[in-house]
Amino acid sequence: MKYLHTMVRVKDLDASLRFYRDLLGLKVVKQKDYEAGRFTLVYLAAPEQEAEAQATGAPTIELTYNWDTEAYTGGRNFGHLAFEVDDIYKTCQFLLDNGVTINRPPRDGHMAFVRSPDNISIELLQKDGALEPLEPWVSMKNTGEW
Ligand SMILES: C[C@@H](O)C(=O)SC[C@H](NC(=O)CC[C@H](N)C(=O)O)C(=O)NCC(=O)O
Ligand code: NI
Repeated sequence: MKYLHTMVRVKDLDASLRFYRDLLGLKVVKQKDYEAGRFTLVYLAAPEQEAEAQATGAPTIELTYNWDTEAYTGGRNFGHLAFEVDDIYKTCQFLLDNGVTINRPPRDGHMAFVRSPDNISIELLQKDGALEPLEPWVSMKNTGEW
């Protein structure tokens, strides 16, 4: 068995591509419209896994955009999508500068949480453990629903 992808339904494809592609830095490896089903699928991979995902289709996130509006409720059982980053402070500062709420700041130089446009929880983990404590991150409080 092999892990392939996690599918996330999104309400606004442009907003989600701005978040996952332009801000998080994921790479689109496949995008396809399905006229009959009236939906679009977009597969994205982390930059370090782009070549593997292009070749095998995995590991990816599969964004599903239904052209006809649906209410996506419930789903509390779904936790988060986790990514390893090279510098959690630089990543969080870039997201902050581009309007993303840092719900759980990287006070410990190790772990942070943000939310996607659909309020999907995104965990950011520092590669190789933790960076040295750094203000203002050490003193930042959690924001939003946490
Ligand atoms: C190609 C493969 O990776 C898929 O996941 S396609 C699965 C298929 N998706 C859809 O039909 C998308 C549109 C649909 N309206 C939806 O929102 O799911 C599917 O079977 N989806 C059902 C599901 O439970 O995922
Ligand atoms: Ni799928």
